[in-house]
Amino acid sequence: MSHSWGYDSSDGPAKWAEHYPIANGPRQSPVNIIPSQTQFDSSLKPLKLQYDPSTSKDIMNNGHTFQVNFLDESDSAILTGGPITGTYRLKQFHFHWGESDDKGSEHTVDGVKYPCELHLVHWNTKYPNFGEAVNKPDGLAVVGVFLKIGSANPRLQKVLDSFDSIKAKGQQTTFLNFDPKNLLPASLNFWTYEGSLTTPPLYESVTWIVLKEPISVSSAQMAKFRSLLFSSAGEQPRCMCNNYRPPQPIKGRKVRSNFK
Ligand SMILES: NS(=O)(=O)c1ccc(C(=O)NCC(=O)NCCc2c[nH]cn2)cc1
Ligand SMILES: [Cu+2]
Ligand SMILES: [Zn+2]
Repeated sequence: MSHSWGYDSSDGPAKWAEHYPIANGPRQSPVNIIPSQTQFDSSLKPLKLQYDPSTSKDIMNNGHTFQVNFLDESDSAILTGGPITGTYRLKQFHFHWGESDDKGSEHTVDGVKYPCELHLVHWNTKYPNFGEAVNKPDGLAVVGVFLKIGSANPRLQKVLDSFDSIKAKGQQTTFLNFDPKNLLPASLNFWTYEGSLTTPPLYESVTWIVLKEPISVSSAQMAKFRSLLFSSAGEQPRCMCNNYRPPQPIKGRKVRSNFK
């Protein structure tokens, strides 16, 4: 897929509104989460992530990030509960990260940036498929997980080991039997708000569910993320990093939490 948008000063977030005017819309993502201004909502159900038996398919470099794609023809990896009604199916997960450990996440908490953020993308099965759901106001639910510098995370190892075969844009390789449940923190305490895709086409179709507890990643593991390239094989190599959109105006939206 050829795309004209990216993360440089010439084609990055400050320029996206030129081709995607929704970039200045009322429910854009990410946002800065200010815990003291969030609202505890006792009606929020516990989050239910049923990813067993996981049906991972392949891992690919799409020129913006790398993503692990899942078979989503059946309810084998589903999200229910939390702020959503009905059943949402896992389509893919991907990450956003910085060129250094002091930035990289899309959501921030009291202005604090994490070095990396994981997004688990699910679509509402009230629609026939992902393509139909991606632009509907209740079409998607994305679970966001922060990664914090600490001890090396062994659960990331299988992902990192695949990087040599997806270094350049457009490369992909088989990626079977990976259970994304292993990428979740112990606590499923979350913040939730109505938002959008954080990359073009920036559709305002996402119920965001951002977990409060980060998972760990080591500085050496983060350096491996930065070995990937935005560029295709044979092109001038461009480091895949800083592929994050900064926080967008909250525009009166309420961020709710399922914890006090
Ligand atoms: N960061 S995020 O808010 O979680 C997110 C951003 C974009 C998409 C998406 O699905 N985007 C449209 C699309 O159709 N994506 C496939 C085609 C494509 C675009 N670029 C590379 N491949 C999904 C989740
Ligand atoms: Cu693209
Ligand atoms: Zn994302």
